Amino acid sequence: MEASNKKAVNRDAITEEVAAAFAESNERYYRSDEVNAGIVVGYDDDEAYELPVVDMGRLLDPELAGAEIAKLGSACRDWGFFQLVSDGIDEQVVNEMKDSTARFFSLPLESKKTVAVRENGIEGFGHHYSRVSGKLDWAESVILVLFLILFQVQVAVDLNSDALEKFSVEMTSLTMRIVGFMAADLGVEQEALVRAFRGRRQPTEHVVAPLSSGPDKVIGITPHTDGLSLTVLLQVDDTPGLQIKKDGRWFPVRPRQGTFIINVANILEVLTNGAYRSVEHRVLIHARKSRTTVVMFHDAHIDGMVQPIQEVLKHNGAEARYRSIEKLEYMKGHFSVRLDGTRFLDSLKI
Ligand SMILES: O=C(O)CCC(=O)C(=O)O
Ligand SMILES: [Fe+2]
Repeated sequence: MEASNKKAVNRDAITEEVAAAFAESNERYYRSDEVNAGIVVGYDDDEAYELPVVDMGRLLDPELAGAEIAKLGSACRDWGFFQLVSDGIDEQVVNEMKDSTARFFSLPLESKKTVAVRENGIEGFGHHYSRVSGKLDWAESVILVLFLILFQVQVAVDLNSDALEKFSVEMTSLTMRIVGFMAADLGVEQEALVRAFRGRRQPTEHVVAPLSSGPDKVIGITPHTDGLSLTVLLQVDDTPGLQIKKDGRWFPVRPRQGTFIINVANILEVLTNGAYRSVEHRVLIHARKSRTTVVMFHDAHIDGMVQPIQEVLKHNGAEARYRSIEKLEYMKGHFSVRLDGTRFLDSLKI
């Protein structure tokens, strides 16, 4: 079958040739029409908007928890995104992660290429993949599925695996807490949702969108929704660039020191039977500053299946709005190139 011969993932290694193109710009990246597609809501517009900020301290305070859980829930329903203030996270762990990431990207190309992505692979250093657009994203990244090539990376390029491991532990416990509060918002036992997340693999991506002389011509990260369940993002610097689609317009996210950006990904939309939304987002380039982020994609499934949680259906007295699918089939579908631009997720809707 022809389709099965197609590259499932288009994540080309960064070659000398492409690195030179990064520096000078070329038409493999140029797509002004896409950059300018859609209305961007300006910071100074009259219409006040603010991405909801959820405070872990308030979630943990019995007197304030009710209101804060409601805020978390409405953020996930209306925006699919929120910013999280989390004072409980070890600052040193976060700072080491930021330093390690910045150090990695500042290494000479030849060092980074020692962990280059392999043909048709995902892990390693290369382009941020652009699955649909014929153009390349103006971003390089290193993807690690934790605990698989960590050791190799440490030896080869000094990405501080100790920092990453500690960070991963912090982010996992943060995620479990958030998911527990989501369960409360959805009106089900914590365990009903938490068990879907427990012990799953945790792909991690460090992304840098370098400076560009033509920020209005290139896109850092092509519009997409995230394929796994919950995404936790740490911004290494304070460069703006992330934009979220809401009611047909792009809303730029203001970076806030000391917060994480959390978003609902496709599987969580299914688990919640569509109550929480996986929302399209993209990254544009800044004219004077590069932008670096550390992104953790938390996976989830129910005994190998992607499907609405029974308890959620029961709580709402609702029918499933997504058909059940095996996790492996789901991943194949997610990575398949959909030339009509639709999401695989939408094909699961009943
Ligand atoms: O770097 C960002 O702000 C967004 C990254 C992102 O959307 C992704 O890696 O899926
Ligand atoms: Fe994303």
